Amino acid sequence: MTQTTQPSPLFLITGGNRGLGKAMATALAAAGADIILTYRSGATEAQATVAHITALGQKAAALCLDTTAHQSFATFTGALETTMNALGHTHLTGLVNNAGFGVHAPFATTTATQLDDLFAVHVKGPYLLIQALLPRLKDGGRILFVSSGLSRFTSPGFSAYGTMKGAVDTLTRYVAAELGPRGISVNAIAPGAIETDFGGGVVRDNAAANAAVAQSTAMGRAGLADDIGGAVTALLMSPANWVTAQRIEASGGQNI
Ligand SMILES: NC(=O)c1ccc[n+]([C@@H]2O[C@H](COP(=O)([O-])OP(=O)(O)OC[C@H]3O[C@@H](n4cnc5c(N)ncnc54)[C@H](O)[C@@H]3O)[C@@H](O)[C@H]2O)c1
Ligand SMILES: O=C(O)[C@H](O)[C@@H](O)[C@H](O)[C@H](O)CO
Repeated sequence: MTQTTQPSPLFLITGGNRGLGKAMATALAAAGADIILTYRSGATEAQATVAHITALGQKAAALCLDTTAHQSFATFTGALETTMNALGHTHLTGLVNNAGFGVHAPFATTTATQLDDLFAVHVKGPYLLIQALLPRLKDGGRILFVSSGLSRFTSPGFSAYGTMKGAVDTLTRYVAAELGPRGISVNAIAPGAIETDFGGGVVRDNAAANAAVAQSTAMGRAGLADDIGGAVTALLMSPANWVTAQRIEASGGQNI
């Protein structure tokens, strides 16, 4: 009897050089996926992640991309196609829209520029990037947005950021509705407060903020990047794609 080996799935993860994106990339690779990650300026971190994934026995590459620079998406998709072919792939199995940053400022003093910048990275960039990648995404594939606990509960100072993540939840349902006929499932993972560089490391490096999160979380601690890597792997490596249009919270039970 001849044995046929299934080709590895291929995922594109934006902002995969550090933090949650890096944890998702390494967890997916450990579960048998090939990875193309994007970075904006962290080329050295990105190459270290690529080397780590290669050592796990999977194929990986890193490409530079500012996910807010939509004028560059046509050039990016050309470079992506060349990279996919070099890794032995013709299509992406999935895309994870992870790149992003937060703004912590009172509602009364949040500026128009801060609103524009948050909209660009959390909503407009992913919206147009998915459009650009539609021909390269395989039927039956996956799209994952990254939402936040802050689209369910409020925390003063996050009015602009939390509102953008609320828009991400809505966009998730619309993209799911329109790509469903191609068998593509579209969901949003919503992490609670996680110890990464996010916000200058506010959850990781600020003992008072960290203790406040732990106290308000069922699991009794702040989240770690690997908690999200595991949740994303469970979702994206499952053979079933019937879960779609969902906001799936991975917060350890924060503010429940
Ligand atoms: N850390 C948390 O507590 C937390 C909680 C919920 C959701 N999130 C979300 O998770 C995602 C990842 O955050 P993180 O905690 O890993 O933060 P991080 O700051 O460690 O990493 C963010 C990544 O996004 C990239 N990025 C930011 N702006 C970009 C742009 N314009 N173009 C390309 N890349 C860009 C950065 O280069 C970096 O690689 C974000 O969408 C964030 O909103 C984080
Ligand atoms: O949920 C998010 O998207 C944010 O990263 C928050 O987790 C904040 O970092 C935290 O609330 C600060 O205390």
